[in-house]
Amino acid sequence: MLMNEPDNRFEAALANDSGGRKIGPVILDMQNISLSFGGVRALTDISFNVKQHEIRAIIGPNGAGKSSMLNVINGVYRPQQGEIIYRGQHRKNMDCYAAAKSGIARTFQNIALFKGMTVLDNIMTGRNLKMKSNFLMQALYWGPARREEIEHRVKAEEIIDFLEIQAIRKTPVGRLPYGLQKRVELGRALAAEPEILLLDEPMAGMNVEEKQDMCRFILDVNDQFGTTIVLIEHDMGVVMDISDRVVVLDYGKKIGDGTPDEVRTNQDVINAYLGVAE
Ligand SMILES: Nc1ncnc2c1ncn2[C@@H]1O[C@H](COP(=O)(O)OP(=O)(O)OP(=O)(O)O)[C@@H](O)[C@H]1O
Repeated sequence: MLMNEPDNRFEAALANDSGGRKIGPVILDMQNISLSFGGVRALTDISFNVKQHEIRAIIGPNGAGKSSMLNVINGVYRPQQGEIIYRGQHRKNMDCYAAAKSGIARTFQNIALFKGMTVLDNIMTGRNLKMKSNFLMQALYWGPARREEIEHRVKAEEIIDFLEIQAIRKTPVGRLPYGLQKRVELGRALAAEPEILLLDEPMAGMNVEEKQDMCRFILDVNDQFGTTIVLIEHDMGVVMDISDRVVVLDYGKKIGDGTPDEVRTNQDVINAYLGVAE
């Protein structure tokens, strides 16, 4: 789809958005990030920020550096240059464990669930970092560990209700259709009660109906839980409809940043999507 084509497929999902959202101050500031793999420059001097409670999209053609940027945000990749300021703390790079502990959760381009485990158990794995009892206490199922397990199960069940997947809570994930697996993956990320949720192509491979559902859940997560969302998505209709601001990458460089309307009319962005040479 071209950048300036209107798309009303997601009106139904948007109708659920209260419209009363308040965007807060910057909570994540990526400054002059550069990342190379040998001779491949995946990211070159990229700066952008994410404000509390906003839906921030990262878009760009294939190989633009979008997933690399998410991997820098949650500490999978360490940039050679730049600085990351999260909750006022300045860092050269994030660390995966610290990122997860400090409220950054993520879903992946290719579903990363335990296929033989049930929906409920997969969502419970998202609670791991919240668990206080140690392995021995859990194995013996001692009083405090038991109480804790019950609390975590209640939380997991709340997420299952929220995502409307009660009917499949005991089904092994591998038996579910793709769209539902994506929803379970969202559930597992939500189980960590993240402050920032990184979504890597949450609608990839979905049909229109599944996309509408996913769109509605993303908007509801943002609205009801106040979760800040950073999402990579190739479907321009979705991006332009649900994002507050969009950053555009091309060949590892930032070529646009602004509201959907600003980005839609940015000539560099239009050229990148139409494949026009510089
Ligand atoms: N682990 C890695 N090792 C070597 N090169 C990598 C690695 N990860 C990414 N790259 C390279 O960095 C560049 C950016 O890749 P990245 O996956 O971030 O792009 P993308 O915008 O997410 O693409 P897509 O939309 O196709 O997923 C590409 O040239 C890619 O080959």
